[in-house]
Amino acid sequence: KPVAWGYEGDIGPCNWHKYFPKAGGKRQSPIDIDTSATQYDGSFKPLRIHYDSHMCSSLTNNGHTFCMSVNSDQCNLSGGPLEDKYRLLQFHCHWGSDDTKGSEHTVDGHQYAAELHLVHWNTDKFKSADEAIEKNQGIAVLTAFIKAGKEHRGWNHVLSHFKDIKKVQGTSTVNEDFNPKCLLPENQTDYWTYEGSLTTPPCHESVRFIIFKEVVEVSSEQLAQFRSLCVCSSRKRDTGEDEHLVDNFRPIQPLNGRVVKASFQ
Ligand SMILES: NS(=O)(=O)c1ccc(C(=O)N2CCN(Cc3ccccc3)C2)cc1
Ligand SMILES: [Zn+2]
Repeated sequence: KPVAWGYEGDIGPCNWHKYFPKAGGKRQSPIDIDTSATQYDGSFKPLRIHYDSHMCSSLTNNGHTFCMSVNSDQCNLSGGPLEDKYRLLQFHCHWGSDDTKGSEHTVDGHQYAAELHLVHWNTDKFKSADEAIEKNQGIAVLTAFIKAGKEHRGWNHVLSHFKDIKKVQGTSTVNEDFNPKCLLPENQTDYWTYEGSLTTPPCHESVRFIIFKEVVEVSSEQLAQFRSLCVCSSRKRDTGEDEHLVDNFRPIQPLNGRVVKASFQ
């Protein structure tokens, strides 16, 4: 029976380690990026992000976030700090209850309104995503910070399906011509990178994070649509109101001597 976990109360992040021991490990995520302590690494090759558009994907509300699963072997990531080729598995976001918080990583202590994670698994070293997710170098997560600003038309292709996944376990098939590359910032050469973990249980220490410096803007109304998702299909609060899915970000974790590399000076 899977162990319930969440972002508040007894099942919140402070207690994850009781059922998910990796959560108490030495290379956990997210972290604060202290830009005065990052180290420029001139050895990185250009990042290669090749996604195709005609990939059938399905959008699900898993109770912790929305998850756009991708099943195209044409969506690949390599280069940069990566030694191997990685394939896009899914993307999701973390967000807050208002525009002042929501990202998992912070930059010099600044928290953004949301954070996009494009999750890839190492197809050179492993046979399946389920195997890769538990192994060192198994996962690479392309990460972009999101702030409130002008409307992002690319995000509307995802948000237009949210009414179908308002309830937990809701699923919607996305067949339109959508390429998740449009969700990334224009500047894809300036990023920070470090070795960390899944930011949700089981918190496997298998993740190489690649975090773009340039922040993506979406409108406040679009951010509000993230918050329209519900956490529980059945349980109603005593007020009879649905409980909305917000503040699904893990607090920052100790760096434990890790060095965050920068692709730029
Ligand atoms: N926030 S994050 O980017 O760090 C991130 C969070 C979750 C996942 C994810 O797809 N899963 C976490 C475990 N889960 C189930 C699972 C599968 C195999 C083995 C064990 C468990 C799947 C990937 C990245
Ligand atoms: Zn995530």
